[in-house]
Amino acid sequence: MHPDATSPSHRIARVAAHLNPTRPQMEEGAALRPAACRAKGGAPGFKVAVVGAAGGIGQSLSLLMKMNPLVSVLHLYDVVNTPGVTADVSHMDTSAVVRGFIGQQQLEAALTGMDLVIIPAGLPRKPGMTRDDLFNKNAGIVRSICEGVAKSCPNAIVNLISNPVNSTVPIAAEVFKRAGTYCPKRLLGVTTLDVARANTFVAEVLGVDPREVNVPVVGGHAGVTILPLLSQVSPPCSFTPDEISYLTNRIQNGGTEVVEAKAGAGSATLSMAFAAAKFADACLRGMRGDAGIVECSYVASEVTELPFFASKVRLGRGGAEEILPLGPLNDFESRPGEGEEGAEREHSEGRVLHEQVRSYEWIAPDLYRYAKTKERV
Ligand SMILES: NC(=O)C1=CN([C@@H]2O[C@H](COP(=O)(O)OP(=O)(O)OC[C@H]3O[C@@H](n4cnc5c(N)ncnc54)[C@H](O)[C@@H]3O)[C@@H](O)[C@H]2O)C=CC1
Ligand SMILES: O=C([O-])CC(=O)C(=O)O
Repeated sequence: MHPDATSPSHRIARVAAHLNPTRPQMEEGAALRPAACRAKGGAPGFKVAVVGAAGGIGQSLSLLMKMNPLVSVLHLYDVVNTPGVTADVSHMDTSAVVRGFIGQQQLEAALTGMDLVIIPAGLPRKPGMTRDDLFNKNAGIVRSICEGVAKSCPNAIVNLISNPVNSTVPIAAEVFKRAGTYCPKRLLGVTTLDVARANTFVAEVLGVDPREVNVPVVGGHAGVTILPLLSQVSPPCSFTPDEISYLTNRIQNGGTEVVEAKAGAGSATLSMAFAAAKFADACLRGMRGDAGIVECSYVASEVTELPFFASKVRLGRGGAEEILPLGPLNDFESRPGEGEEGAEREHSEGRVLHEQVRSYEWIAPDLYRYAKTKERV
């Protein structure tokens, strides 16, 4: 340690290094020192980056991650407005040290050394749009961020929120494959909001506390591709056909319900930040080595013929350590191609595949040609 390291002037200089979040790359070493000092005394904590931190989801998510005791260093990156968000969040008296980064030239500094990268960057929907309508713009954003992850923190676990999740996750996978850093366990599409909605709406029907309810939601993250497994609700319960129809429809269209209520001012941000923080916390607990952490996530999968599928996964030190089987499905949930509901299911799987294929067309023409031969829509 420098002989004057604990002198008042040195301490003031060290604090001042935090106060200009727009120039973190100039002060990286000095500014990260306090986090390292704290880590010596207690639990080491994880380094987490929020990419898209100045957005509707990003700001609330940054606040919630600053409150997470498992986080020792929190990097906030966006292409606009990060200095203000960083200054604001950094005044919370919780232990995580916050640093802000702005613009493409600071992406590398923002990502270097990160253990977990959470990505809510990209355009949100307006009324009348589908998530797929965001593809052209958000695919490019996700690609450039993932190129940064591959370069600066290739071993980080990635929580991808940007829509359309059914396509952005396959795109991220292709970027990582090209960079030679792809590990399917470390790439997780965030579908926790579907589960949060399912728990909330089911709890309303049952008249119980939503915290006591757990509904697995599988498939994808868009309209009919979102499939709540109402036959597997915990604690066990049963529903009338009308309740199943109401719940399935409301869960599948929860995002649109918010988009319409916001009337042009964006899509779900607060509930999404809550859901993303919950999922990130589960990932961090898994990374710490806690046993029995199971969450639904959209991941590379072999549970169906689709290359990516949302289902329950066991989270561990390396990310999605195990993809759990779908479990027993009832007729409504499993019947492919039989009757109206089965046709809907068939349509739903086709939609996920269609969106995935579209992402291959964009980024991996060889894989696109192969996937086209399997597409059923
Ligand atoms: N997975 C899910 O369940 C959900 C996903 N979403 C999606 O999350 C995304 C973000 O939504 P909001 O926060 O409401 O949007 P927003 O527009 O409020 O914020 C997006 C932020 O991303 C930033 N950004 C744009 N390009 C960037 C880049 N290259 N690098 C870093 N940051 C960049 C913008 O500057 C902005 O601050 C949307 O695509 C939305 O559809 C929203 C709700 C639920
Ligand atoms: O609906 C949207 O566009 C945002 C989203 O993914 C959700 O709220 O589930």
